[in-house]
Amino acid sequence: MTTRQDWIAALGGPLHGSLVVPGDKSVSHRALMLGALADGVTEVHGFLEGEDTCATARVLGQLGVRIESPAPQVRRIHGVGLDGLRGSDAELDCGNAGTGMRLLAGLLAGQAFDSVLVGDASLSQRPMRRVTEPLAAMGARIDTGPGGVPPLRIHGGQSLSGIAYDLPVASAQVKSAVLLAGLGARGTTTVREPHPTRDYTERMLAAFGYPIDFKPGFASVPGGHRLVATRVEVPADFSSAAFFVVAASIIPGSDLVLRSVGVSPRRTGLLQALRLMGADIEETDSREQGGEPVADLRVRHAPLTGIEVPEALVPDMIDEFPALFVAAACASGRTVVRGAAELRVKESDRIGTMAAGLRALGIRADERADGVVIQGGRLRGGEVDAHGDHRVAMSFAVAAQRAEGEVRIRDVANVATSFPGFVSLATQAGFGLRAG
Ligand SMILES: O=C(O)C1=C[C@@H](OP(=O)(O)O)[C@@H](O)[C@H](O)C1
Ligand SMILES: C=C(OP(=O)(O)O)C(=O)O
Repeated sequence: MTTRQDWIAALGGPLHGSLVVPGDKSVSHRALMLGALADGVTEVHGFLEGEDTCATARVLGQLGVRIESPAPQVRRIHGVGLDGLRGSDAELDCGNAGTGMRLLAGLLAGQAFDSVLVGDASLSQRPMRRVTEPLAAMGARIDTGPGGVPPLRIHGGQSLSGIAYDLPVASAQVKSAVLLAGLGARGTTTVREPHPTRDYTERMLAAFGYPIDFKPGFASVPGGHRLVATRVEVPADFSSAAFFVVAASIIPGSDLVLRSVGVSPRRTGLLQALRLMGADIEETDSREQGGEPVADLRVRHAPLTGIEVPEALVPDMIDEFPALFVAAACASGRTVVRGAAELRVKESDRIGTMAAGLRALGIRADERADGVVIQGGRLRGGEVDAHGDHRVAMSFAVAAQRAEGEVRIRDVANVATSFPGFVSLATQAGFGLRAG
């Protein structure tokens, strides 16, 4: 249980210099899981030392996987093979992590033993039928709490069969859960997505030598093959870089470089949206690192104009909307977001929490069921509640850099789930931000 924490944020200086943000959360979760299931020892470099990914490492430890940490951001995972996990009598606590719980549900659905996956107050309200339904169609038996939320009680000893599954929502977590269950299933498991989502599971399965066929919007795995341990290089997390990309865009005089950021096209919809608004973002030194595209991002302040965010961009910027809403508040004119109802079932209802906070700072933000309309304007000081949502907390720290008074941001402790060290990196770059 984390203790409640607040921040006081206020106008800082222009952002300068060059920063490296922590490792990618999605890649770090998957590296732990595939490393655990592989034959041999997997080394992970650039691992995210966040609460979410450390919770996944602890769960795998409970399941009999030895994971060493020889240095910060390095993990050595002693894989037990696809059939080598051991059951745990204790509950498996995924903390705040939807990714951890949903992917582990897929990984555990076909095991010989029972498991119980639990999470914190926020995770305990998030929808899990999106994974339990396709897993049940494969033959798994998983009970949810009333209304389809955690805990997940997984009954072991079921033999799974491959399915062909058309995802009703664009979700990399659901896709990954089904594919992970497919590794131990009879026959072939195929998933099709309504819109392509991040493909780290597919790419990493291939890197671990697993036969997988995939292209944007489609993936197919035969069951019963083995994973071979490998070395994983984790790029810096675009979603963490996003707060600085928006901050440098809205703070006059800023000229900031974010180094070695993962720029998978399935993650970087925010760059396209911001460029449509007039942002000045240059990608330099584009290269590959561990099979993923990375680049340095140079961001200079530029006046922004409101836009209608193209709906096709939504899945490629799903975690960046809180930051985009802040850019919209600082833009001239109106920004309209539609087709983003998924935001309501994240760590908080991100449409509701962001709209309420922006209104508290004097910005007009009209909620819709699947989006919001934000009228850019002058931000004033005040008090906002992050509702324990890491991305909401960091987004309001960015907003405060343009506010005309101090902003108290309540309930920020969960920032450590995805971005340990945010306050020191942000203040080093020029933010006005402190514990309050
Ligand atoms: O697969 C992943 O690592 C993630 C997928 C996304 O969730 P959905 O699959 O629910 O869209 C994203 O919001 C989350 O932060 C990480
Ligand atoms: C939605 C997020 O993560 P998760 O689903 O893993 O909790 C996020 O990090 O913004």
